[in-house]
Amino acid sequence: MTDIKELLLSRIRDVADYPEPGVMFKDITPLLADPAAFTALTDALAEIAENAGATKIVGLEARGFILGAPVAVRAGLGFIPVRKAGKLPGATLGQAYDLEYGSAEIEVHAEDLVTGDRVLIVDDVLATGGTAEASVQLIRRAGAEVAGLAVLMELGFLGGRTRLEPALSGAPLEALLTV
Ligand SMILES: O=P(O)(O)OC[C@H]1O[C@H](OP(=O)(O)OP(=O)(O)O)[C@H](O)[C@@H]1O
Ligand SMILES: Nc1ncnc2[nH]cnc12
Repeated sequence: MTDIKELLLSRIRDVADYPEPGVMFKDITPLLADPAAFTALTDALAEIAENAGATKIVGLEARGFILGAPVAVRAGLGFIPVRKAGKLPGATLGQAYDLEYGSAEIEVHAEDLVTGDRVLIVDDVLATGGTAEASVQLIRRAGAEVAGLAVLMELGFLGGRTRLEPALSGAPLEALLTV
């Protein structure tokens, strides 16, 4: 494993049975509290954005905001928040989905994404892929193109990649770590 991967992995805390029995929660707060690790993560995700030819970064509430916003600044791109339903004041597009521990609906301001945009989606964890799949659908419905999906960590045993790859239609799915 490379130095950066070891650094990132060492700053992710496993919390058993959170938020419900049977879930091994990947807590990124130790990583966020370490400026060297947070900077290395931001730089690695910004490089993915540049390689993908992205013109905008979409971050998925809430942890995708913490990672996506500095990536957008680092890459010199605009940041578009995809929020849980009911939080955005303007005209929205919405998409319902299921995740490892429940179900939810996400929304984006319809005017924030237009035809010609190439969007990199940024999040912390890819688990079942439900959140990411819903965001791909939202971005496409807005008329934009998905340039790729970049996550800190993929939980391979939950099959998110298999679920997402058809939806991504060849756009890259980059996970810095896979467990
Ligand atoms: O691949 P999936 O099964 O969809 O799960 C992954 C999603 O779950 C977590 O978000 P959560 O909805 O718990 O929200 P949070 O970021 O507000 O904690 C995580 O940050 C991803 O967005
Ligand atoms: N096991 C997990 N840890 C952290 N975030 C998650 N989102 C979905 N599953 C998760």
